[in-house]
Amino acid sequence: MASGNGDPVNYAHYTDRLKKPDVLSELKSADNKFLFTRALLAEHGMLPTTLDRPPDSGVRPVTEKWKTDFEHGLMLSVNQQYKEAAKQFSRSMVDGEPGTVNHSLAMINRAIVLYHLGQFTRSLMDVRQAMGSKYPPEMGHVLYEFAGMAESRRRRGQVQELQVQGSCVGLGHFGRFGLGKPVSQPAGGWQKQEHSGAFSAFLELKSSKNMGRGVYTTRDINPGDVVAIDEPYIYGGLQLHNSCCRNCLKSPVVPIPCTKCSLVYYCSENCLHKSMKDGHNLECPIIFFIRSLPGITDLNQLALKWLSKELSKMGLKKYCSLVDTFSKSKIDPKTRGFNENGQYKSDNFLTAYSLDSCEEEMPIEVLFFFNCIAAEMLQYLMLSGFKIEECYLGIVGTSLVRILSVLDLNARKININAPNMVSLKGQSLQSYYYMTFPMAIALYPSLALFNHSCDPNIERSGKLSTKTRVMKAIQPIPKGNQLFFSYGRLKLFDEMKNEERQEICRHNFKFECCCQRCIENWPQYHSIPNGLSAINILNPRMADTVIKECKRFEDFIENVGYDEFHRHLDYLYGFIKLLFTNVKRPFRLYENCLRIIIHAHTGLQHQISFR
Ligand SMILES: C[S@@+](CC[C@H](N)C(=O)[O-])C[C@H]1O[C@@H](n2cnc3c(N)ncnc32)[C@H](O)[C@@H]1O
Repeated sequence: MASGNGDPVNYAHYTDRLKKPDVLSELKSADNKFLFTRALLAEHGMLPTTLDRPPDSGVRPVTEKWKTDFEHGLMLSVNQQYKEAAKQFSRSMVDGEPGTVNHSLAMINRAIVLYHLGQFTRSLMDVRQAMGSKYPPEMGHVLYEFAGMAESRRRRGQVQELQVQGSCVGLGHFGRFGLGKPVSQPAGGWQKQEHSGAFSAFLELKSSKNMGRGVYTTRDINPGDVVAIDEPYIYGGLQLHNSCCRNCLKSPVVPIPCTKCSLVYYCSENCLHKSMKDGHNLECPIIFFIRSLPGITDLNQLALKWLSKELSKMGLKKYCSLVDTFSKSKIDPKTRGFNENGQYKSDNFLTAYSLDSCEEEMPIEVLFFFNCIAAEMLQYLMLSGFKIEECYLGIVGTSLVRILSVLDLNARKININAPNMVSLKGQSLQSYYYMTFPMAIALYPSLALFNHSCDPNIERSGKLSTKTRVMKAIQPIPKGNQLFFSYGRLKLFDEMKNEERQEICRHNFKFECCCQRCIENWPQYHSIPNGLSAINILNPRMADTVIKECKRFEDFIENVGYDEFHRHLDYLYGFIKLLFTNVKRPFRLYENCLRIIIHAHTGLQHQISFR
């Protein structure tokens, strides 16, 4: 089975050994389920008893001397005193024995300052050596990206300063992609949210039998209109790309490791201190152990980060009182997250906590699995010195199970664009082929209210790498209709057969998709008859105009390069609107126009095929 994120999970991890999950369904309250699971794990000696790390745990011993030299080097490089910084990193290379992580961290930082000094060949030598030594594997992609930059500079023989944004290097990848309209104003003004996001004022929540809550519009929406802006309530870098800042998700060239756990990184001292205050002090001693728990480690770590943040902010008693009151309340699911003035409070703990979690419909094996994870996590937390009185154990444990389930269903990956180092046209630096890969995982409380469709009418817009999600309409949405985005990868979705899409929704997202495309069994993209011969005009009076515009669109596809599409968004919005009202779907030119709009919104540069 897969989690809501699509990653495979062995939910039988505990069941195989304990064979008891069925008992859970006989227990009424969530507290009892958790306490039963915890007792069962204890009885079988499966609860952790110590925080001793195995001797070969790979965590580097940080000697005082190494730390002082290394931190001094970082400070010098932040102040752009690159020559001194290079010397300092050379010293800390000596302090950290060759072949150790310390040594390779110092080496890569020396490579960076050498790069700034224009000494690309020496810089590359350091990078290559770091690649061959114990550089943290989860940060390996940073090395490769950096090596590509150094290599291209060396070839060009240019000594140019990089654009430095604070302590982060901006490669300027994203600056090239303009958007159709500025995103500062949604059509119709904002429906105010407490400072973390905003919905358009003309959106409302309604329930339907087959999809539960969903977001509907109370007026016509045009393609290109901004419909919602959201910030994540909680987010964390993926372990695989651990080098992004734990606090702000920037990708620093000089990542500063947490000096206690050495397992998370920051872009600045500021972020390090902020993260400590936001709960890293609680997770720091146990994060190493949480990484070895079964399931999706990124989700487990995010759940711990979320719990640690709330416990640090509110303290145990207030936290327990809040989640306990929530679990006993009979509040209408449609109004959860809204205050008495009808504002959606997306930066509020209970809003995120009360998102759909499908706990009731969850297979008992999965529920048991989450209870086991929660029991192990809390045990680690208590071993680290965090006191949870017996009377609070059930409440905290149950809340952690809910957090895990909410994240499992609603957390989304944040992707970044990165240049694939293969040049498409000879050596031209302008012709890099852009790829997108996941870098972090985040929970967006407002976006979690939108349902899925395999024919979405809204889509994310703007830079992939920013945490802020700006959602724009990609098709006209008449008054009274529901807004949908695609939970899966769109390009693949419209190329799949009905059954394949259904299987993905069932398997990854745990629901039977009831969108129009599925219900009406639309053909796959490639089977939709091509071109004007297949046109089915709804309004005969418009036939001449539609045919003329379709021909113009065919010329547009022939003559405009895919990296130019974003400059023609207004034309594309107009064309899709014309087809929306006058042509029966599915119609190939409509689907093509939709594809172009999506790609122009997201700035993705991979080839779009129209054949
Ligand atoms: C992120 S939530 C969306 C909001 C949710 N409907 C609510 O009531 O809060 C995802 C859940 O909505 C439902 N859902 C979303 N899209 C659906 C679709 N196309 N068909 C059926 N159910 C859908 C499923 O229950 C899914 O687990």
